[in-house]
Amino acid sequence: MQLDVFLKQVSLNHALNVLIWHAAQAGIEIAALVRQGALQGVTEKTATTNVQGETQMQLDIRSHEVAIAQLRASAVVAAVLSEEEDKPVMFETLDAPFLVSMDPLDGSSNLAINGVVGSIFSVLPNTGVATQGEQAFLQPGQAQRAALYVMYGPATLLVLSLGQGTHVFTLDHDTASFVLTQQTVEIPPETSEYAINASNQRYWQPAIQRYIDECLQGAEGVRGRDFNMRWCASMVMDVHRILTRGGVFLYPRDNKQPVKAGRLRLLYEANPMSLLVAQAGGESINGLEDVLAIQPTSCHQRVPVLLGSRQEIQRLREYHQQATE
Ligand SMILES: O=P(O)(O)OC[C@H]1O[C@](O)(COP(=O)(O)O)[C@@H](O)[C@@H]1O
Ligand SMILES: [Mg+2]
Ligand SMILES: [Mg+2]
Repeated sequence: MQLDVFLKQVSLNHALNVLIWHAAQAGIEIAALVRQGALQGVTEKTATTNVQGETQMQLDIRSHEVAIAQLRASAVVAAVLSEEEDKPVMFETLDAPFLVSMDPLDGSSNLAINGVVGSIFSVLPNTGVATQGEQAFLQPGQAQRAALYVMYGPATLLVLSLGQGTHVFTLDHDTASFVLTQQTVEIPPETSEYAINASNQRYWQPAIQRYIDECLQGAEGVRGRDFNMRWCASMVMDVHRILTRGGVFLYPRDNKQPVKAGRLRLLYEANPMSLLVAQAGGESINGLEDVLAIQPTSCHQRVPVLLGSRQEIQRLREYHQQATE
């Protein structure tokens, strides 16, 4: 089943279907750029940095431009918040029904090594960006009308939730269209696989130190079974593995840069990924709170993200609770 047919079947919201279709088109265009690699110069760094102070890759900027053009062409989006721009991009259609927050290229550091990258989109209702400006984007994740990512791997995948389950589509390069390949994904509640950047271990807080120590002790420790570790340095790839076979992904708050609440951005990384995981039976917390319930305070704010298989996230929440007592 083609994406547009699926959308008509599951969603009566025509404007939302149009938006998703245009985001998918952006994914198809970016997939073509990714596949060209150095031939298109997309693996090169630029001389510019984004609002996060990160050096922008050529493809960060190209992906941003492609997505902005497609979302503008949809005529159902009023404004777009992007990782690559300080302020939201306001469209002429300021009264259009939706706002989009996006990470045009996730996992940028993988580009130079021909690794997996992705694009992440979060769709919010337009509560009045014409008068509220960027404040209109500061809605909790549970207000999202849809979330999706496009993964540029051996196959190009689009993973989508409209709030009724999480579904996987595969790009048919011959027809340049996404086809449904897995409906209503379910994350196993139990897992023996975790993902964390262990090079930050000395900066971790006690609850995370305890959790990872116990995983490393494996069958000889309190967990009574061995755990495996993976880290892809691309949130899209790590989350896709969890949607596919379970696991937990941890990018906690650490003492490396205490002023920063974490590495990942709430509005265009944590919230859309948390909706996709929650709709597949998993959970997502910042330690004590559900990520989707967090009230945002600024557009590019960072949060700790612990997400994945339900039983492990519940254990992590308990460890954080006990660490506060
Ligand atoms: O370099 P680290 O610390 O391993 O961090 C990797 C994390 O940073 C990110 O690359 C940040 O995303 P961007 O590439 O969009 O900035 C995530 O995809 C990934 O989970
Ligand atoms: Mg990212
Ligand atoms: Mg990015």
